[in-house]
Amino acid sequence: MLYCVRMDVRVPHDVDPDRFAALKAAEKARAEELQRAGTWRHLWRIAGQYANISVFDVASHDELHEVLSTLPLFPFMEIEVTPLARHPSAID
Ligand SMILES: O=C(O)CC1=CCC(=O)O1
Repeated sequence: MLYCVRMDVRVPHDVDPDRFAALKAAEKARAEELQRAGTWRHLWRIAGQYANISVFDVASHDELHEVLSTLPLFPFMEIEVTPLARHPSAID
């Protein structure tokens, strides 16, 4: 099942910069791992915003929730999920 996921990163003003840098590095490593596994199919920056549009390929809502809620930056993100269905005019 495919899901379009928008993640907006909200950095608290009082966050320790070293802690946030470590979380970003951990997020990058996890994102790369999930991309290599084929779970995180697309990862695009929304131009001009600290936000991304991603496509996840998972078996269920529960698996998506598990993947998203264990991301290192999850506590600092607002997340919007859109389930994707096949368009009848899609040729691939
Ligand atoms: O920077 C972001 O949009 C949040 C994020 C997702 C994967 C990653 O490495 O950073």
